[in-house]
Parts: sequence; structure tokens; C-alpha cells
Amino acid sequence: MLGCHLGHNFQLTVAGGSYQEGLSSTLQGVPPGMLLTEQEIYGDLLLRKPGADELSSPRKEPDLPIIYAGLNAADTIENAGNKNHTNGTPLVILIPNLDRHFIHIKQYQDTNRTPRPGHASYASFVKYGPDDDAIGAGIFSGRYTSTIVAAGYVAKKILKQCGIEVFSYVKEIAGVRCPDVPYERALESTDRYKAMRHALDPFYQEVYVKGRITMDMRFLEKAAVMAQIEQEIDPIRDKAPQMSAAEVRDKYGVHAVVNCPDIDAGQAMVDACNRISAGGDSAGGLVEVVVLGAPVGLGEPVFNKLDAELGRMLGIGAVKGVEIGAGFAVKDMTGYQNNDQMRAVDGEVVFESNNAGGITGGLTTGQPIVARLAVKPTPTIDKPQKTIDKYTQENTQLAAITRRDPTIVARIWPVAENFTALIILDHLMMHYGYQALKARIK
Ligand SMILES: Cc1cc2nc3c(=O)[nH]c(=O)nc-3n(C[C@H](O)[C@H](O)[C@H](O)COP(=O)(O)O)c2cc1C
Ligand SMILES: C=C(O[C@@H]1CC(C(=O)O)=C[C@@H](OP(=O)(O)O)[C@H]1O)C(=O)O
Repeated sequence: MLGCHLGHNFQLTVAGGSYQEGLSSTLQGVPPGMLLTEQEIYGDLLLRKPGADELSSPRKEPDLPIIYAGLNAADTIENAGNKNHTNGTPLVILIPNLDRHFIHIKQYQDTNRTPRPGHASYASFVKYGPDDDAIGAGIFSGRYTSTIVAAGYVAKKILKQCGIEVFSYVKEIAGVRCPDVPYERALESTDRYKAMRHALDPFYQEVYVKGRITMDMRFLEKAAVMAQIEQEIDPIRDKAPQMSAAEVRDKYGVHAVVNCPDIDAGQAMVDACNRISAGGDSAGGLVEVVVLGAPVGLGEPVFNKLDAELGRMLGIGAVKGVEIGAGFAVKDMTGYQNNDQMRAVDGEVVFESNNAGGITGGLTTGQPIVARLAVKPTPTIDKPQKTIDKYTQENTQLAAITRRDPTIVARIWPVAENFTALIILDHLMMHYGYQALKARIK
């Protein structure tokens, strides 16, 4: 298989599959000198992991990461204080699969002759043959997106130190749309939503806050604890702090399930999705990603224009469209309506609108970068569907029996957020390098 690599300077290679031993992210280009912990990476992974709420698949993966390489194992000289700091070598993050039992493997074995319409299993069988990693769709499972979240967290941490903030939220599910809110408000709401999820996540509390896995442990010790945790998934989940939706709303000012900056819209999304999934079907929608604080000029013509690079998010399973700024709506505008008028105010350039989504000519303008991802409804549904037997070519029917997300939208925004961070950091490195070189030319 080819194609599991992203980035020019800040480079990510991913591996693994939904029912293999686990998944991994390998990052090259991480600068030395940054303290990095598994707890903080998990803080992002828990936002995407399955089994969290009524809109997500019942698979109870905790998605606990292990940093396997890329950190100093001890202070490099006595009292240097750089233990667990990045040291510039490739950073490897492992995410073991802990909720893959025989019963689930058997469900896939029983249905793997009959590919799920809308999923990858027909084309991947034809391409890779009978040894195709078809259990749970392997690397085609949405599960692989945990690797993007883990790696993108590192990119976001670096970007924050450069004054750049990347965040994402749910814009639409099942036709229910979140009204437009100012980006600063959407960022605050997303931060409060994350704080709520950290506080209520049983693994965050039991594993990290209570110190069951610490950065002082060796890899083999952490793996041994994970083997214990694999046997305790349900008891740990039972310890989750309980809070009603109303209490979440009062304390954090967010919806308890959907990261949407308008709480009422969030509830209407849940209701609409539940109505669809009660009939065995699934729902799609939109997520929006915003980047604040990016300098002017990120992006490289011609093939690496920043909008083209953001379009790489089509590589995320179920993402069928990536819009920048006004996106497809530009087709109905006149030039005067679409152009973002500019003024100079006290030496600063101010734009009166942002139809360009912060990018013209593939280069950032200094405005917020805005991208939206169209997410299709989950392929696995609980309705009989027409399919074929991929070994005999007979026509047949498939009824889903595997675990599935009623909608992918509510879980995909952390993937979009962290994927965007990987792209922005990659281009920031290119930009800084190019500008440094330019400054040396007399
Ligand atoms: C976070 C996430 C969760 C997903 N969950 C499911 C699921 O439960 N069932 C399913 O059939 N597809 C699910 N998918 C979608 C499939 O991975 C995707 O549709 C499939 O790989 C085919 O790729 P394509 O939709 O890009 O053509 C999920 C995707 C993501 C990103
Ligand atoms: C495991 C995850 O989501 C899975 C994505 C997925 C699919 O077909 O994409 C189908 C389901 O897989 P399984 O049948 O193995 O439970 C989801 O649970 C995950 O995102 O971590």
C-alpha cells in the first residue's frame, strides 16, 4: 500500500488498521525542546474516540496513546530538566486496539463476502485481493483517523507557540444548521466543550489524573497497564462522572454531545439524527475549521497552494467535499459581491468580508482561514441493501450487524481540526525557511 504519508517538511506517516494490534503515527520535523505527554495527546484523542455518546459507535476503544520514540528518556545532563522533551528524532505514537473481540471479528468474517455499499470493501478486495485487511475495513475504517488526531495535536501545540490557533466545530447534521457565530465565540465554545469532555471522560480521570500511566514509566510498563485496562474497560467506564445535559449547559455553556457553538441547534441536530437512525438509517452534515493568527503568505504555488493542500482532507473517510470560504456559493455571486474589499486602517489592512476564506492565489491573506468539510452519511446502516458476493459475483442482500456511527459528523471535527494543523505547520516551516533564505539575498 502506498499513500499513507502527508507533508513536505512536517511529515506524518500512519500505519495500522481497525483490528490489527493498533495504529501508529510517525512524525518527522518535530522541533527539539518541547515537553510532550501522553495525557495531553489523549486529551484530543478522547474527543474523537468511539463509544462516547449516543451519536457515536458503541465500540469502546479508549484510544490511549503511548509515545514510543522521539522523547528524551532522561535528562541529557544532570538537572537539565529535559526528560520527556522532544529531541528532534522522529516521534512515534502508538494507539493499541483494546476493544476488538472475537465476536466482532466473526461479524466481519460472516459479512465480508458481501461488501457494504458505500464502504471501501468492494474496491479494496479487487485491488488487494483476498489478503486485503477486510476485518472492520482495516485502514479504511474511520478508526485510522485517530492517528491524525494524535499527530495533529503535536502540530497544534507547536502552532500555539507561534500564535496560531486552529479549531473546528459542527456546522450541520441531518440538515439542521448552526447559525453563523463570530469565530472568537466559536473558539471559546469549542474550548469549553473540550474542558467538559476532559472532566467527564473516565479514562482521562482514571488513567492520567490518578496516575495509572505516567511519563516516568517505561514502554513495557505502560503496555502492561494497558493489558490490565483492556480487561477493565466497562468498570472504568462505569466510573464516568455523571452530569445531566442541563448541568453541562449550566456549568460549561455547551451542548453535552455535539460541539456546536449554538446549544439549541446542537440539540436539534441530535434529535434529527436520532429520528433518522431510529429507522436504521444514518445522517451526514458539515464541519467547519478555522485558523486564526496565520501570517500573510503561507502556501506555495502551483501545486501546493494552501487551498489545494487543505483539499487533502478529502483523504479523510466519508469527507466528500472541502470548501474554502464562500466555497461553492461563489458560482452565484458577481465579482463585486465575491471580492473582499480592502481598506488600510492605521497601517493595517482590513478586509470587509471573507469570501476567500483567508486564501487568495493559494496564499494566506492574514484573514481567518475558513474551510468546511461535507461529510457523507455513515455507509453501515441497519437496512437491507443490495450487494454482491465478492467471491462468486452472485447478487445478494446485506443487513448490517456491525457497530457503527449513526452519524460521523459529531466525531470528525477533531480530525478536521488536527489535519488542518498538520497542513498549516507544514507550510509555516516552508514559509519560514523561504523567508529566511530571501532575507540573506542582497
Ligand atoms: C471518525 C469516523 C468514523 C466512521 N465510522 C464509520 C462507521 O461506523 N461505519 C461506517 O460504515 N463508516 C464509518 N466511517 C466512514 C468510512 O471510514 C468511509 O466511508 C469509508 O472508508 C469509505 O471511504 P469514503 O467514504 O471516503 O469513500 C467513519 C469515518 C470516520 C472518519
Ligand atoms: C472504531 C472506530 O470506528 C469504527 C469505524 C467504522 C468504519 O467502518 O469506518 C466502523 C465501526 O467499526 P467496528 O465495527 O470495528 O466497531 C466503528 O466503530 C473508530 O473510529 O475508532
